[in-house]
Amino acid sequence: MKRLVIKVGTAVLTQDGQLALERMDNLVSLIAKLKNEKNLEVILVSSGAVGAGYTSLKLDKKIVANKQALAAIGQPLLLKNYKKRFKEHNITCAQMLFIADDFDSRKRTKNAQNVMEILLENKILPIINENDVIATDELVFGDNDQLAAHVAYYFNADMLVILSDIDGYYNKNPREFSDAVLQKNVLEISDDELEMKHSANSEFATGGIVTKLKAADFLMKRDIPMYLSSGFDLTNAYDFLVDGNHKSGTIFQAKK
Ligand SMILES: Nc1ncnc2c1ncn2[C@@H]1O[C@H](COP(=O)(O)OP(=O)(O)O)[C@@H](O)[C@H]1O
Ligand SMILES: N[C@@H](CCC(=O)OP(=O)(O)O)C(=O)O
Repeated sequence: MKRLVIKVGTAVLTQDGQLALERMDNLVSLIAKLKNEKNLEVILVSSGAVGAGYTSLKLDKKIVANKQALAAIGQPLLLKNYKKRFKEHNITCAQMLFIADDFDSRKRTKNAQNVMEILLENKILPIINENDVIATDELVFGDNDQLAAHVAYYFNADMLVILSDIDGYYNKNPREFSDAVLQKNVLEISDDELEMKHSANSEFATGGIVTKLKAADFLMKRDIPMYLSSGFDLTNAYDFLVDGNHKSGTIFQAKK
């Protein structure tokens, strides 16, 4: 494995209306280890701009334009925090902002690919987010999981790692069912699983996991594995990514 995309969500990066800086520290240490010791190329897809903006200005988050304004305030705050921490590991950060449309344009994709190669050749850490100010749909659906899948595909990554508020994919929602079982390996995703969000009743409970399943499905069809693990406790991610031990967390990988 050479090139890895790591995606971290808002739930991991924020807590009680503040940035969860200890969790950010832990994430930064993991990425620094992967880059500096394992010699991997890492691309970070980070949510958290809206949450970071809200620490400075309490706008009503139910209004989409307010969320976009919060993202405009929060994105540089987020980057400031990453930059400070990565500097301690001698890692320089770069920022790249995309909307889904960008990957529909060959020219824009090619431009971004050229820049990405230059950054990675120079051992820079690209930090990617949606360009929330113009990405209305993405903001409403909170869909950085699929952005991360596109990033993994278009920038030729060997794997996407999603660090979430859940430690893997279960056979049913673990917040509702105490007997839910974590699935360590998923070889295929059914249409029913991908359709879950269309059921109004389950939208709230499963919305979060469905975007991850869609990201996994997109990548499985393109032969790129995805690993879903906890962003709160990085033990399983360390075991797998640093030591090569798949003790827990879910690997989505299509049958060959
Ligand atoms: N089968 C399932 N396996 C795991 N999580 C599930 C499942 N069904 C529903 N969920 C819910 O999806 C959530 C993960 O999505 P989300 O909160 O959006 O994560 P993030 O903020 O990391 O992007 C879990 O915390 C859980 O409440
Ligand atoms: N782009 C937005 C977040 C959108 C998002 O997808 O959040 P999440 O579902 O937690 O990954 C932001 O940076 O606040």
